[in-house]
Amino acid sequence: MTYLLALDQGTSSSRSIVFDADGRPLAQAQLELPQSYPQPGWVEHDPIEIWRGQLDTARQALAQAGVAARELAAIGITNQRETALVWDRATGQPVHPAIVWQDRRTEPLCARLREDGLEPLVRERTGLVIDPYFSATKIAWLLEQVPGLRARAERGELAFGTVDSWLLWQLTGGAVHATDVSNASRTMLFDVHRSDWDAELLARLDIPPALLPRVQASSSMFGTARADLLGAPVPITGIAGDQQAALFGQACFAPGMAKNTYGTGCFMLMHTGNRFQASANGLVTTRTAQAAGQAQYALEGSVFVAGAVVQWLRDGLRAISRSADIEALAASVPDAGGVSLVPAFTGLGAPYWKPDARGTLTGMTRGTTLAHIARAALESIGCQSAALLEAMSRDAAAAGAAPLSELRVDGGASVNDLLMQFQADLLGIPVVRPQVAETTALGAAYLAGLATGVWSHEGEIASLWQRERVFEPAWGRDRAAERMAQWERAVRQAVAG
Ligand SMILES: Nc1ncnc2c1ncn2[C@@H]1O[C@H](COP(=O)(O)OP(=O)(O)O)[C@@H](O)[C@H]1O
Ligand SMILES: O=P(O)(O)OC[C@H](O)CO
Repeated sequence: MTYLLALDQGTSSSRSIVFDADGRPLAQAQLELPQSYPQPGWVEHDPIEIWRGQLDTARQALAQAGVAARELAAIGITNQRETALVWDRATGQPVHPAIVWQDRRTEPLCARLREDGLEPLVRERTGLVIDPYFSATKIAWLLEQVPGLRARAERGELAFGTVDSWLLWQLTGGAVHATDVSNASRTMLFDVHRSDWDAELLARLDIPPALLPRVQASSSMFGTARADLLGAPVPITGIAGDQQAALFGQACFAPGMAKNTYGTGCFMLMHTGNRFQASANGLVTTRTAQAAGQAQYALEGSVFVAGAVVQWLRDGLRAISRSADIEALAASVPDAGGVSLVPAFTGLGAPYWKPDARGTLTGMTRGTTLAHIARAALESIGCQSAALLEAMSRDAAAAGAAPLSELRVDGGASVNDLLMQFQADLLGIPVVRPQVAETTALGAAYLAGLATGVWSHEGEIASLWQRERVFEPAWGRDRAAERMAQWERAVRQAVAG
């Protein structure tokens, strides 16, 4: 038998899954990743904890599956994107905690870059907008704020990487410093047309090129995991940012196919084929995960706080003890009773791009209960996603593409049936959940398996995709429009502060 090991390093947890050659998960191990919030708006992770947790889960998953490392065809890595790490090339020691994608500390620098008129260049070269979300300003902040870092970076002593590069470096014992196009395209430093780092943007942000990893196709040979880590040397042949990996794992290979992943955040991606399509509606353009060949693109909308609002109810408010409990609590009332929760805890991402927006809870009466708030929290995930789909549909229509006929869904919060039904009701199209919910890890396994001959082409992968459940829309369009109007009113309040 042939097996693949997928390492999925997400914002909330590290997990590893062993898949067989039919794309079936055999065993999975998961460890929650501690979050640290040293100052308001700051979010950090400990790089060592990321690596140790990932390695532990990999070992556990292999042991549970009863699969030896020598039986693995390859390893695929997928990861929370944009999160910036810098480490010393000689010692492998991180010079600072990882600055997480949700971190807002670089907003003043972003404001300066916007004032300096950099936005058009960023849009044209990278497909992105200027926002603290992306890695570039996080690297600039580190070089600026950590004493001695700039000089060491200029001397070539330091390496920058997103989480994939960090794991690759660790797995290969410091032998390989590389990333893939899908991760590179989230840094705000990568020319997505030429598939190379952009010298002009690097100069404008004062980032020494010596820091940067080599960029490869997502499905290609990156290096070999050291034998002492898993018990045998294993080739690493797939790397992709988690959202592009999920698009791949959902077999969205054709233009017009879209998926939404409900994890810590929510990420909706629509494949646009070989066409770089700029959004006129607040979305970004990004590279998909792919084998070598003509560049492929997707339109993406990113919501910063989705499943994280459930974690906030659990850990912050202690309203529930497990994330899954939110479904029963929210279902105990017929609707949110006019309550709107806008979880702009780290500003608002697409399609609003309001870094200064803050969370608001509006529409409460004396009769409001925790159940209404829980329902409003769940609905906030659906409303934010509906705003993305609306933007995407407008972009697709402008490009002469057909409207989206269904939305494929995955991620930790997609197990919530109440949320998925609400999503279908709001969108007015079927919401389709696949049999393998771990689409992100599956995408990484597919990329690794394509490079090693486990699968020979994308069509073979598409034939493995199977639906588990379809949520059909039950609302009239007027009702959906009314609910979205209520949401947009609440967003305006969140933006006003
Ligand atoms: N039943 C549920 N209903 C709603 N949200 C859930 C449920 N179970 C988990 N979640 C949320 O899903 C998120 C975890 O999803 P996951 O895909 O593992 O995230 P990530 O990849 O960002 O680490 C958490 O934010 C958690 O609160
Ligand atoms: O950790 P996730 O799965 O919520 O994904 C994080 C994204 O990659 C951030 O862009």
